[in-house]
Amino acid sequence: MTTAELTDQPNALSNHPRNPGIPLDPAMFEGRAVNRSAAERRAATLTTRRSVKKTHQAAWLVNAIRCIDLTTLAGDDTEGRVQRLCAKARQPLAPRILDGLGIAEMGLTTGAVCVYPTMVPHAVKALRGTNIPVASVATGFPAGLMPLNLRLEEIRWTVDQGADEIDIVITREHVLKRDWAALYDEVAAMREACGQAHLKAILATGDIATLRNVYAASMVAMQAGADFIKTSTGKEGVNATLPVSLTMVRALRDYGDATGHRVGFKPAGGMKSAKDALAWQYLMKEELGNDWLQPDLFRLGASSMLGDIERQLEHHVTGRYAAAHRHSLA
Ligand SMILES: O=C[C@H](O)COP(=O)(O)O
Repeated sequence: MTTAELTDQPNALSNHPRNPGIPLDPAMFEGRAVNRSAAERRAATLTTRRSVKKTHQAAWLVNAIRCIDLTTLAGDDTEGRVQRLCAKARQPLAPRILDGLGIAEMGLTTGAVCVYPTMVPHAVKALRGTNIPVASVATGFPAGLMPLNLRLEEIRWTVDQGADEIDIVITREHVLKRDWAALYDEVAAMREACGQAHLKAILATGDIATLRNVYAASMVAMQAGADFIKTSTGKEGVNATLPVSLTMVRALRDYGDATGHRVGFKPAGGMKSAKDALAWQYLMKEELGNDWLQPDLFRLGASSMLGDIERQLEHHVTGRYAAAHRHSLA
């Protein structure tokens, strides 16, 4: 991938048909073992073996920006912070870097902005006139331990405020008890409450013990109609990892092969470096191909990755690193 190839790419959600879901089908995942050490070995090759030419690396980093869900999910979030985040989403790189890369005309933005429900109206206002979707967490994020009717109401309220995408959390207990019907019904009801808004199902993989559970929960969420499956809230002890991501991506591929429906993937939580942005893109390219390097099927959920990407791109353009204070926050 080169920076020239990037200029034709769309920023907004594309129009490929949504995953409509299918009836619950445990035969697609029951008895399916996942070999952890094989997954770890395969994941390790993504960071050690693969190398991309320097000029191409810049394009991969720009592509990562197109796919970032630029996130703030903090207890002290304010309208002002959300406005600053949205300004960064609209213009993720300083003009001197865009010029240096030759992509000033590209209209580069992040994939979305992701906030808490009460911040949605601020984000909607700050992003007016752009194609940048507003994503919101909901359903009692991050633990989800609220009565289902309140979680569904939270989704409807948030969509009503203008959210385009809803990042829901699943009930981890359903997975730990392997109660797949309960998990399916919950996600299907959430999908219905989302209406036109896209649903990203956060599996909180750090809480669900085994890769076998990760595979099964991925499959159930997709069967229930999730538009995306997402690793983590950013609040678990262990968040996005490559072996877990590999397991989810394989589930996604198997679901696509069996049904013909395309589902997106969003690793999230704890990813902070340009190196992380590259590793997850290599995973997508090698396992699923170029379609999954587009923001309609791939997002990087991160609150503090863009700063390092900007630093690396500035280095690419100027040959030196700027002091951290020269880059705006995020
Ligand atoms: O969905 C996105 C995550 O909450 C972001 O997590 P992070 O703050 O560790 O980047």
